Amino acid sequence: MTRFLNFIDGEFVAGSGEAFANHFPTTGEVIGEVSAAGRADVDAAVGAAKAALKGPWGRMSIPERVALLRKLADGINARFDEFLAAEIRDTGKPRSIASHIDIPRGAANFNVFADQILTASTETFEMATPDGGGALNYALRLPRGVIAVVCPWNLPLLLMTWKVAPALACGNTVVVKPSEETPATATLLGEVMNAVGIPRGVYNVVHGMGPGAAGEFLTSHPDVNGITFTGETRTGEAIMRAAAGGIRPVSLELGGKNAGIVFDDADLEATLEGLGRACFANTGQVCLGTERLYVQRGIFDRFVEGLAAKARSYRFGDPFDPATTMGPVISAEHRAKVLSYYDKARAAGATLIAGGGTPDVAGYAGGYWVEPTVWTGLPEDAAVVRDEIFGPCTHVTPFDTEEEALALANDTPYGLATSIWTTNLGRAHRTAKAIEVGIAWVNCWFLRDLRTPFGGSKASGIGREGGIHSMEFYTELRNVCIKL
Ligand SMILES: NC(=O)C1=CN([C@@H]2O[C@H](COP(=O)(O)OP(=O)(O)OC[C@H]3O[C@@H](n4cnc5c(N)ncnc54)[C@H](O)[C@@H]3O)[C@@H](O)[C@H]2O)C=CC1
Ligand SMILES: O=C(O)/C=C/C=C(\O)C(=O)O
Repeated sequence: MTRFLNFIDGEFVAGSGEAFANHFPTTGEVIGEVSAAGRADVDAAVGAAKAALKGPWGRMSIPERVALLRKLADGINARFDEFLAAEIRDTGKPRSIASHIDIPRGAANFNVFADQILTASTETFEMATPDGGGALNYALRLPRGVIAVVCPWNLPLLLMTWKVAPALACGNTVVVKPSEETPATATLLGEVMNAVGIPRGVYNVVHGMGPGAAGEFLTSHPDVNGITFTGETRTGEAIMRAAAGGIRPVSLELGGKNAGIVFDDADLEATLEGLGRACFANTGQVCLGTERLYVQRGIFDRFVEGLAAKARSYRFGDPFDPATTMGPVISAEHRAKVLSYYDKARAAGATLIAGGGTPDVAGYAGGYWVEPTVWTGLPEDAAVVRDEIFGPCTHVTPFDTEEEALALANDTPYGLATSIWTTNLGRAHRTAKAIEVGIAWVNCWFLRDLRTPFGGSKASGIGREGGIHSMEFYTELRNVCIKL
């Protein structure tokens, strides 16, 4: 049984909080014990992070930090199989996903932000002064200080390093609070930090729950200078309230109820391939996933039939087996939530096209399985059409006109992402501009250039990360005005 310790000031330490079990979602078995950080441990982690700003890390030049970031990427790649196994055991996600997305992106994030900090510029302005002389203004890009990084469980290493890498590139120190469901890769990264020579206190990990525990102790800590969070919208609200004390900046990437829009001129095969992934990949546990589809009436029946075939094509089982294409959901609690929506769909009179229940997976009866599911026939105010479910399921509604599709897609408090499918260029531009989201994909889904602004509008978040936008969040700009 693995014991996951906190990582504070360069050392692995047991926390004073109550330890809790770590489950393998594929079997439901307890495979580890997580040592939770108490308030004193969080104080120690934040204290170490604060002290490290004044140590060798704080004095390092950008090229020296960049060299260390590249070593971190190499360090993850050198232990690729260990990271892969750790992520698979925590999440149950298939090897085919974790080895192509989670772990490579976990390493790549360090290289991407190493490149970014080398080219992150600031502005300068010359001005005239009343005495006939002049002055020169230029901005310094300085670290904010100690950054709290609060992470979810769906893409643990990928989303954690997406925040840690730019924070370190900009010269900050971090205290990471991984999801209580997925402690493994953040802990393992502590070993890599030590191995490549990241000074102690620069990267810290505290384990535990959110409210009244490590998450809240960290986000309300007065010595934390900025908070970055990915997760549920209600948690984002709680974190914003905590950040208000002391006026700390937040970057929040929150929930979504993303709409896909399919016009009748779309390439149907490519659309089904893309939206099949958008609906079901990672067992639907991707904030960018598509849980509402609006399909033009002329191709509605063919589309629904094709999507149902995609839903039925998944193979459940051992996540280490390369043939497995769908894993369980993260926990028994989350499965109960997803299945409660399957019940609500039934009660509301949905037409069930595929799935709708739990599969029998031979040899893995204790796993948290749910079937990929497609419904039609519900009104737009049905819970299944309005709420973020975060499962492998989607509801498909027909539409007639572009205006109608946009009105339906925009009728939600959320505004994270969309995936629009059409071969009409004018329509692609028009809909991408009119839909109220942070990320509009056209004829693709989850195609990621890490230099682009990434984040949500409306209740899906505040701020953008990625490329220069991460540099803006993780640095404080100071204007210097020199009288010449
Ligand atoms: N990427 C996303 O958009 C994600 C969305 N979700 C959605 O959220 C639902 C709940 O899943 P959870 O794991 O409970 O998400 P969550 O948003 O509650 O938890 C995410 C992280 O925030 C921490 N946290 C929770 N409450 C906190 C607080 N008051 N202060 C500081 N930290 C806090 C948690 O410990 C965890 O590390 C899911 O059913 C799903 O719908 C879940 C995971 C990722
Ligand atoms: O940065 C990415 O490429 C992926 C982001 C995915 C999420 O933020 C999520 O699912 O929560």
